[in-house]
Amino acid sequence: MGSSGVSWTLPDHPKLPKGKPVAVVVLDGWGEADADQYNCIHVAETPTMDLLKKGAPEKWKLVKAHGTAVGLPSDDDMGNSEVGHNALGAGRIFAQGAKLVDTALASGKIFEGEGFKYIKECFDQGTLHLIGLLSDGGVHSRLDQLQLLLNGASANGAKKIRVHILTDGRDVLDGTSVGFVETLENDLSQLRAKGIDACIASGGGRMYVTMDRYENDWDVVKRGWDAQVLGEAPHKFQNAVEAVKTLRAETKANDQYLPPFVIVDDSDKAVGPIVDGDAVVTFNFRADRMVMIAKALEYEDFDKFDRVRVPKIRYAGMLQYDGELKLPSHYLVSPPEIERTSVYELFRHETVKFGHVTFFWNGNRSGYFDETKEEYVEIPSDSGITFNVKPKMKALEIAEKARDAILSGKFDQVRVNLPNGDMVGHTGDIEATVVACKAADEAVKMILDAIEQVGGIYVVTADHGNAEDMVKRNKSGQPQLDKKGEIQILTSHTLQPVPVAIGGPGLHSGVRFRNDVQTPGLANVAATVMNLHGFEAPADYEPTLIEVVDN
Ligand SMILES: O=C(O)[C@@H](CO)OP(=O)(O)O
Ligand SMILES: [Mn+2]
Ligand SMILES: [Mn+2]
Repeated sequence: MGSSGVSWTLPDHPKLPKGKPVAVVVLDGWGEADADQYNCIHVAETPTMDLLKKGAPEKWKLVKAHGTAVGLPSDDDMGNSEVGHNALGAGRIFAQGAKLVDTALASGKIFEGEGFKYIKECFDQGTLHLIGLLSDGGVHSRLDQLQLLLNGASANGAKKIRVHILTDGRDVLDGTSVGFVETLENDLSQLRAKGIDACIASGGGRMYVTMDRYENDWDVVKRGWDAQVLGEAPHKFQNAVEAVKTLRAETKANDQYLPPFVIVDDSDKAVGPIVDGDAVVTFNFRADRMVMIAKALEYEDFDKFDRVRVPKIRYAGMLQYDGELKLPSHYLVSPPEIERTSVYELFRHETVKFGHVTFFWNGNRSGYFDETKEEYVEIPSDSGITFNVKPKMKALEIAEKARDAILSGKFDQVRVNLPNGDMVGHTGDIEATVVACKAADEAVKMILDAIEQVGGIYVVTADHGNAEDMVKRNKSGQPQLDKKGEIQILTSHTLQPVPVAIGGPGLHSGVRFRNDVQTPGLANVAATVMNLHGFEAPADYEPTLIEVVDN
């Protein structure tokens, strides 16, 4: 019996047998949308997924992967890997970071909590530094939350504030960084009018500065450390709007990949290095891309790069990012308590998405539940390139590992994340995304063939949309043109539903999708998978998608 009083010993499913190997395949960024030239999944040859779709309605269906169905504040919020895999793994809908932070800010409780009190100790003598993603994308952070944090911190005694921005262009349109920086500059000038010494101190593009994940490339975090902590960067400007405009024009980098810069004063001195006695808050709520910087800021023993100078600071995350490592130890808002997730088994994945089917699936917990029963395999990603250069990524290698794991007979479940549709979709390169989709489809085929050989079962689904729609649309669904009359490429995720397909020789012949589950979503998948392993799901899980009819 767990502490919550719910038994972990799952009852037998009355009709479905145990012992059939189950492959759970998650296509990252693979939604369902109308067919047109901007739907890369439609344009690509995807015979495997096309065939699965023919199984509708009994063996293929669409489920919601965005908004309230995955614990986000509203149905205008697109899905993402964190909330998608959390729902897939946990089988229940938890209020996610975005929503928890909204609530804590709205009630003002955030400013009464332990985390805020901890950093507040520095406000008299030190500077408050806020580091995070500057956009309204709502995947990792939100501008309106930053604004409320700035106002609340100054109302609670912060006298000197430095903001270290990371430009987006991945959850929002490329080029929007300029507008976000202008808005923030305006907010900061209003604070200055109230006598608070507040300004932007450094910046850089999220994919090149700070926001790496799963220890893929520590240089990314080092570039951020140099700019934010040491006040050193290859580019220096006196004004952040000018910095972003100039770097976009001169280096041709997009918002995601802007090089690091620092803001300097008239005598060329950085305006906001982090020094002894300062407070630091990383204001992203989402975990994966904050874990590495959190380690650099918090750990005394740290050898991933030379930090040169390690200031004695009080550091808090917006949330605690890793429940296993308890990292960081101070945080402004408690993360969702995602307990009793559906894990027993094994997965396959690539570094850039390594933690998605492990860390996220397990409720933002790194490490194994039971090392004797699980094996995690990470396929290292290509690093130092944008994924439109190699859109096939490591799909083949991932599929081979998964195939071998299935054929080995050692595992009850093999879980795989195929990142192509998402990672290449984020580059906005339509041709490359088409290649990516085809590669993912081929990988699925290899895994399904292995399941066929061992008499197993497959569940193929996705965590959110991306590759199925690569253009910004107006309300009537037509591509929206910008002032120059050009289409606007959508690098972000979407609000589209995603498929779930079941099958394989091990699937009991009476199994079919029910049609009585109200607004099915990703959280319904966990109970479904448990049934396919021959168990009833815990009573508090979202209902299973399947029923078993006599035939
Ligand atoms: O790359 C990321 O961090 C997000 C988009 O911001 O994508 P995903 O949720 O698919 O990981
Ligand atoms: Mn994803
Ligand atoms: Mn993504």
